[in-house]
Amino acid sequence: MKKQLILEDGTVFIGQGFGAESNSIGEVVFNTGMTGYQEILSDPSYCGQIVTLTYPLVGNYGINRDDFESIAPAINGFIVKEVCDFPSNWRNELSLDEFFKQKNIPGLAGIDTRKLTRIIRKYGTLKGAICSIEENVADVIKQLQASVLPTDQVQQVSTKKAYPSPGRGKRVVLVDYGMKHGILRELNQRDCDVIVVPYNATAQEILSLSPDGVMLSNGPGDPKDVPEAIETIKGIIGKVPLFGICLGHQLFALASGANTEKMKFGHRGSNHPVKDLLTGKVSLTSQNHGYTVEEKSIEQTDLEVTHLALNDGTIEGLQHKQYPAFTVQYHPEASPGPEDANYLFDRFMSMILTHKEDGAAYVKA
Ligand SMILES: NC(=O)CC[C@H](N)C(=O)O
Repeated sequence: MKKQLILEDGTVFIGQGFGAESNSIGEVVFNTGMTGYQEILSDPSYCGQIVTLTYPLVGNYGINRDDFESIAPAINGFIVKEVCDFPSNWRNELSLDEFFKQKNIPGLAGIDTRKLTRIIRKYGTLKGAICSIEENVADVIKQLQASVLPTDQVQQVSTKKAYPSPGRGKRVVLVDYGMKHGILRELNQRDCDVIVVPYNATAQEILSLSPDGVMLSNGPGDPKDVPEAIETIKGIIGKVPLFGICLGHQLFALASGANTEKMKFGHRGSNHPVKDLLTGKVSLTSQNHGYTVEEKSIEQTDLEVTHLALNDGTIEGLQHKQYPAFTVQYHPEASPGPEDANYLFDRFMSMILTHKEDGAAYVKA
């Protein structure tokens, strides 16, 4: 089945469809990771986006039971150079084609994904459509140019109801903006008694669960589209130790009076070097974000920069000057990618312990 990718700038790629036969529209973004396609396609932070991978052969170890980062993928499409029809691995259960048919998501193979990536790098992320070869290109371009990107992705992927993931250790309330399961796994590995709450839980609802710490998850879209989450975080800062990842980091920055802005084409991949300014150590990190905290907006806040991206100097980590609260723009839970930054979960646990011993001052503040 021949299908085409049409970009809003008029570029057309013709390839072979796989997965669902449906047409779809979305912001086209690229990920440079060489492994971990199952975690990428099931990461809720890609909600509504069409994801392309720069690595040329995808699907060769199939889809397995273990590597999902969410129950159902939220992407609008998946574009690869070559898709593997006969995966081979002891964990393999489905091919990408079978999986995307089940999930009703269109895939496109056989196009030059490196050329597509160079276009995105040059012009910035673009809206695109995966559609049948029969569609009229000029009509689709008009439709793309008139289309508006969604703003309700967090609402779409967040849990509707709070639920527990019990443990006998410290109680952590995990706010789900579109959480990757890896975050929950890391907390559970540290014996945490986790309660996952929806994105719009209020500060009062969260504090009434008597948390020892609050974790703000990753999630899709523009952080400014979730003002209720910003209000909630304002009500938590200083009351309980806080750790945020990716969208959680951006929301924490906004709640602290900083600003966020859209990047040209973002950071998506598994080998982004980040320097921890507190230890001088460089970690290779897993990343997936299209927004960033604006550097000059930090001056007007009580925040300080703790981590920097070595590729482009953008902010990768923040901490509060008075309160036990820190956040990172990248993914210490990896899934996929290197686990260099895993120590940040331990930093969060020690922050909780220190705060418990000597925390009264924070609570009163
Ligand atoms: N992975 C994330 O949490 C991404 C955060 C935000 N949606 C961005 O694109 O910047």
